[in-house]
Amino acid sequence: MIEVKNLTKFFGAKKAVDNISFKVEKGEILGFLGPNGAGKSTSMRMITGFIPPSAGTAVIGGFDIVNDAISARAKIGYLPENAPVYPDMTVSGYLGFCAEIRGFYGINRGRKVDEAIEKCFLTDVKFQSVSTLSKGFKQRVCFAQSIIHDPEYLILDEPTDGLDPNQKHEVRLMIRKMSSEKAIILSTHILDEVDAVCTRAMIIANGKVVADDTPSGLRARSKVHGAVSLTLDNFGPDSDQGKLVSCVQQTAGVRETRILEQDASQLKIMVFPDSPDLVIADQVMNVLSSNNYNVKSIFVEQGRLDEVFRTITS
Ligand SMILES: Nc1ncnc2c1ncn2[C@@H]1O[C@H](COP(=O)(O)OP(=O)(O)OP(=O)(O)O)[C@@H](O)[C@H]1O
Repeated sequence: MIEVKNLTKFFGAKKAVDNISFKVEKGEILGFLGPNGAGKSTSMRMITGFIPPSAGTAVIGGFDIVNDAISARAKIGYLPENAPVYPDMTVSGYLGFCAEIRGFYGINRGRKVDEAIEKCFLTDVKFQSVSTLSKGFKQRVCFAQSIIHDPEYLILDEPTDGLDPNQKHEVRLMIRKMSSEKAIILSTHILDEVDAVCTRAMIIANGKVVADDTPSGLRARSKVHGAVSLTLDNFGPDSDQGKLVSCVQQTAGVRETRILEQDASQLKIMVFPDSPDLVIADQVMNVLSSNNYNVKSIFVEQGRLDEVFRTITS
C-alpha cells in the first residue's frame, strides 16, 4: 500500500502541496488530475523521495520515504515528467545501466533489459542512441526504466504524454495489465485516460485534494447526469415547441425540458428528472410516441468529466 500522510511542500512562501493524505491499495490505479501548477508533480516527487517534504511523509509498502528512503525507493518505479534519459547512451545500454542500479547483473541484467524492451515496444530501436529518438520513443524508454525491476508501486507522471494514439492505447493496456499486482498513481491531463485506465480519480487544485472518487462517481456529479437527450425528426422551425415542452412536462418525474438546438428538420432537447437517479427515459419515450412525435435518437447522459473538472477546479 502507498500511504500518503499530511504531505506538504513549500517553495519559499508558496505552498505547492497543502497537507494531502490518501491511501492507494494494490490493484488500484489512481489518476491525479488538476490544472497546471496544481501540485501533481511536486506530490509525486515527494512520494518517490526525489524531493523532501516540508511536512508529512509517504509510506511505501511499509517503508517511510523520509526515514527509510533507500528501502522505500527500491519498491517504487518512477516515470518523471519530460522523460529525462541520458541522450548519449543507446536504448539497451541505458536500460542495462538502470537494471544494474536496481541490483541486476550478468544474465539477470540482460533478461530484465529484454523484458522491458519487449513490454515497451522498443525492439526496433534497441541499439539506437537515445538522442536520435522521437519524443514518444524517449517517453517509452523512460517508461521501460520505471518498470525494469518489476516494482510493486508505480508512480507515472503523464505516462502517455507525447505518444501517438496507437501508442497511448498500448501503454494504457500495459498499465491496466500490470495493475492487478501493483498500486499505481498516474497523473494526466487527458480526461478520457481516466475513464480508460483509472479505477479512482483524485482532483488536486491549489495543492489540495478537492475530489476523490471513482470515474463514474465523478461523472455522476455532473449537472446533466441522468438527463435524457433526444433528437426529434420532422420537427422544423414552424413546429410548436411550446406544445412539445408541455407534453414532455406531463411525464411523471420530469423537472425541466430544455431546447438545445433547432435546425431545418430536427430538434434536440434535454429532459431533466426530478432527481439524477430517477429513470425517466421510457416514460418520456412513451409520451412522445403516443403524441405522434418522431424520436430519432434517445440516450441517458452519464455526465461529463470535463464539466465536473471545470466546476470543481474553477
Ligand atoms: N523547484 C521549484 N521551485 C519553485 N516553485 C516550484 C518548484 N517546483 C514546482 N514549483 C511550483 O509549485 C507549483 C506546483 O507545481 P507542479 O509542477 O507540482 O504542478 P503540476 O500540477 O504538476 O502542474 P502541470 O500540470 O503543469 O505539470 C507551481 O506553482 C510551480 O511553479
